[in-house]
Amino acid sequence: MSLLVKGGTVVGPTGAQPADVLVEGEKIVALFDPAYSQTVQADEVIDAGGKYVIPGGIDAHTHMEMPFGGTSASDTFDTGTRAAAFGGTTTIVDFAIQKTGEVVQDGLDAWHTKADGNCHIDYAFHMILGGVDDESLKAMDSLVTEGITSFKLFMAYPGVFYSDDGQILRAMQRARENGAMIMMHAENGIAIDVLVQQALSRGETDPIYHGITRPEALEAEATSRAISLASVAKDCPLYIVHLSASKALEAVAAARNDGRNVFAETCPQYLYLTLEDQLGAPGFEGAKWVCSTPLRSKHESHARDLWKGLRSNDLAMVSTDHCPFCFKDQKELGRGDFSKIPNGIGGVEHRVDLVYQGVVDGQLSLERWVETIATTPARMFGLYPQKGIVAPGSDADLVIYDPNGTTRISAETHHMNMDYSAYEGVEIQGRVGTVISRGTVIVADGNYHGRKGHGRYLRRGLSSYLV
Ligand SMILES: NC(=O)NCCC(=O)O
Ligand SMILES: [Zn+2]
Ligand SMILES: [Zn+2]
Repeated sequence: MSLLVKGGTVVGPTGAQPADVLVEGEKIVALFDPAYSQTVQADEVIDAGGKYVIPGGIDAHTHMEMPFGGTSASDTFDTGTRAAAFGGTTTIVDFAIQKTGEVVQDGLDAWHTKADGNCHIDYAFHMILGGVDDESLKAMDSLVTEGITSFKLFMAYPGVFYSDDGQILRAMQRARENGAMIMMHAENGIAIDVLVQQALSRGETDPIYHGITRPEALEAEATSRAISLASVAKDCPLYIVHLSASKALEAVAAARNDGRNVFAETCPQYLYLTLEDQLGAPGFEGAKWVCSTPLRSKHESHARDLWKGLRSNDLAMVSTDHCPFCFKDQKELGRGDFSKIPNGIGGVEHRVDLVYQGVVDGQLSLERWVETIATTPARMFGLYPQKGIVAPGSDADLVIYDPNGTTRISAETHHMNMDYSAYEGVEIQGRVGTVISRGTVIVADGNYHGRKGHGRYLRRGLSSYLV
């Protein structure tokens, strides 16, 4: 089966030019100057006139069905990957979890069981280490050979996923040897827990106190400490997840200026949503936006600095940290005590659009849009050039994006299993049109043509950015 995507502008990390894309089976086989493709025959032709043709989005930070905060993230691999497809994402990298006290391989097997046969798009795993000891360190080596080449550790959530500095250092030393990437949730969880208890004892129970008790200084401190530990571990590659604050970004930028192996992502919520307007919404409403790291103050320059960081590459890419909980029943668990509100925001369906709005707003170039949502995630996590680029030999994961369309985000129209939208009413001046996964059209004109089970597990290589 062959497919010709004709008349569009192909956008990649280094440029945008008119080109027709020929797909044979699951792969891109050629790009043609439109002047020369008149004679090309294909079983199916898709008109991309006036539209961008970009590589399928890669969301490198999702939590489908994650047990957390006394409940479980509300999207399954089925609902979450279908929603991702609607939004132009054709690959996710989800976090498999070794619960504290559990054997790493058992945690991984459980994640395979959840995902196997249920995904609409391709998927891979990072591994959360809930405990660093001799056994889990050994398991890191074997997971790397199985295609799981990145491990997340937590400086936050004492008693749940938390690792102390000694454990972190040991995992980093191991990663330096086996080539893996250490991903870090960088917040000083011990100090945060003190602030949380003090706030609750003063009767400060509303959702906004979730943000107030997780100040910028404690994200910046943990980020700097992680960078120092990675340096002691002979410059172990380090990737800071869900970076939200200017001072944390400064620490990453300084390390990068020193030539260090340090990378970071941010998420759409930190580019668009704020402590005051969302987390501080009246009554219990702000619970919808409880996530960690938290939303930051609009009276400071965080969002502006994050966009700048994306332009300068101090922030490598945008992931969603998709971890949805329904307002009714799930976020409700923390009514009267913000520390019991399940942490997380859903957004896997909207990342491609929300970052594109940055192009419309003059924050990013078209090329940088594609780089931050697809090409860099592929390179960062060992999926390139199979994924993340429109080029011969790569998987035919394509999004035909209409810069003249519009998208209005709403819980009434989204496909995620959430009873609200964190971005309710936001208008995007662009629209995902056709979405193709390994040569198969899975979304066209807002209609779904994909199927559960189409998505394949991807064994990843080492990061292309390792030095
Ligand atoms: N980020 C968040 O609030 N929930 C998901 C778990 C994590 O990434 O820390
Ligand atoms: Zn985290
Ligand atoms: Zn996360």
